Amino acid sequence: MPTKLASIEEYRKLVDSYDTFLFDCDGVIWLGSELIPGVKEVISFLKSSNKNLLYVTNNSTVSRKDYVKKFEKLGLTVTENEIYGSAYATAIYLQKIVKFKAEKEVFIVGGAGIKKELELVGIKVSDKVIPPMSGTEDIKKILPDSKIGAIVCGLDLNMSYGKMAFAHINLMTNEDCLFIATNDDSSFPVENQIFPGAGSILSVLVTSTKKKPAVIGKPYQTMFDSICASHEIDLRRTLMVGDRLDTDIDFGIAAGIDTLVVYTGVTTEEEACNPKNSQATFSMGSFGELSALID
Ligand SMILES: O=C(O)[C@H](O)[C@H](O)COP(=O)(O)O
Ligand SMILES: [Mg+2]
Repeated sequence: MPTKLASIEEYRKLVDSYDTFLFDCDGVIWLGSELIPGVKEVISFLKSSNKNLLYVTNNSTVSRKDYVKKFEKLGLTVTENEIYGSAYATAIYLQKIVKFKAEKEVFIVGGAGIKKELELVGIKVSDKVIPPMSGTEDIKKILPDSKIGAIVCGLDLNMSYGKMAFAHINLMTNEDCLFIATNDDSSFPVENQIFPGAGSILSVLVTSTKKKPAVIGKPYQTMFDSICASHEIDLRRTLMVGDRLDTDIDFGIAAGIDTLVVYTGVTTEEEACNPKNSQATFSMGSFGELSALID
């Protein structure tokens, strides 16, 4: 059962116990394009207290450069190397781990963030445009392309049958075609509702191909490894703050750091306290509550 933090003394002890805070974004910092109340003030307070703040998001629809602009628009100054998005992590994975062949292309089922991050590391993105389908006459025209070396799947707000069919046929006809998911979150919290997430999009291809993708985002450790490669991380003094048990909290548990679950995103207090689920170290209604510490 996570220790529920509710008093000023408990808030003070939390802040004093950690030097580095890893923040999830959707459901912790913001919902859609709205900051969660109090979070902006708390972030400024932590920065003025010389804390290291890093942002670790599974949302692959936005590149790191565009996340910097999103933070700026919300009145927060964050640099690119403080942001770890699953699109960026996927680009690094293809570049450094897979050593993706220069002559091959990636077909993306997902948002602009993936394309921008892949192109930034010199990986070619397929410009294949799939027209709307109106019947089997259209479907049968979808053929594999030997230039496609990987299918990368993330949250795609413009998902279509044609896109999925092209990704499917390349995965099924070319056993060398890599199948990669930026993340597999089942749902996605925005201002007022929770909608299907990247994992729900991904499930279409997993079902049709019966293949399992390499998943890059939280809870898997690829992003944590790249954080440790570029930042001094003392595991005993690092806290992961998230709204999802099966991504953020599991990510922290796997990394061996303390975790704080907040109820401003997808997880409810009942779910967080259910012993069948992953258990965070601490819980709070909202990270914005720490603004009570600010005079
Ligand atoms: O479906 C998704 O891609 C995720 O729900 C969403 O983007 C998660 O982002 P995070 O909470 O890791 O910032
Ligand atoms: Mg989240």
